[in-house]
Amino acid sequence: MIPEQHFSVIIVAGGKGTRAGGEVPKQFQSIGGKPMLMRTIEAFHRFDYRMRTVVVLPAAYRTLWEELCRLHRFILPHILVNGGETRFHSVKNGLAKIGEDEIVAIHDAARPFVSPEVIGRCFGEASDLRCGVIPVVGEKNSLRLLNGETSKAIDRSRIRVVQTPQVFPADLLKAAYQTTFHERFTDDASVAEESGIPIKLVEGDEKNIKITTSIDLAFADFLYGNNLI
Ligand SMILES: Nc1ccn([C@@H]2O[C@H](COP(=O)(O)OP(=O)(O)OP(=O)(O)O)[C@@H](O)[C@H]2O)c(=O)n1
Ligand SMILES: C[C@](O)(CO)[C@H](O)COP(=O)(O)O
Repeated sequence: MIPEQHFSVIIVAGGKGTRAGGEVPKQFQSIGGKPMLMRTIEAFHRFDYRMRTVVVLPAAYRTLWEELCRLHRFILPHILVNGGETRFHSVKNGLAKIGEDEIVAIHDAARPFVSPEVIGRCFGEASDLRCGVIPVVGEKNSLRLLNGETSKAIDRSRIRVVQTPQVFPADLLKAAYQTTFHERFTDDASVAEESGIPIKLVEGDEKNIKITTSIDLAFADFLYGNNLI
């Protein structure tokens, strides 16, 4: 699918990476010799080089990012925006750079292995339907629902694990993000559906992992080092 000029992505890289640890937040740490955030930006550029890219960064790490870009001769165009207190606030800051008539994807910098196929499926559906489109995968583990001291097995065939990119007509998402922050807003679909925006699920990808812990970082580096991704 060849997207129109008004397709944009906001890559949220404004987090602290507390669970991953390390000297700098995980999005600046290397996977296969290159900072994770560069790999994530490249994934969208590979899908379509005309994609307008907004990158949300912690204000305190702008200089580091600029140094890394020089060091790695990274020249893919992107607009920098300062991050906020939570992912919700970072997305909201990014949306300020997006026009009402665009179709916008929100993507975690922490998901560098997103494929062109997954990106294409999300944009493809969102441009036709006035709704949000999000990629999901099934759950491989058995699941239990806690109830005080007890727990009960639940039917995993009815569960879907949510990934990014999450794609929306920008006018709808910008309006949804005018709401007050709540902790239940763990992704963009949860914000959007609060405003009554329907959410369509499309097939995600097992490889589109979110790098959250130091184990995930080591695993990602191993996958690159062994040509497994
Ligand atoms: N204030 C924040 C918090 C998170 N994010 C981004 O949202 C994505 C998903 O968040 P997560 O993986 O939880 O990252 P962190 O918040 O950095 O991790 P932690 O909770 O371990 O500190 C990441 O790309 C992260 O950089 C962001 O842009 N702004
Ligand atoms: C947006 C997300 O990646 C979808 O799975 C996820 O909700 C982010 O959660 P986190 O708690 O910020 O890691």
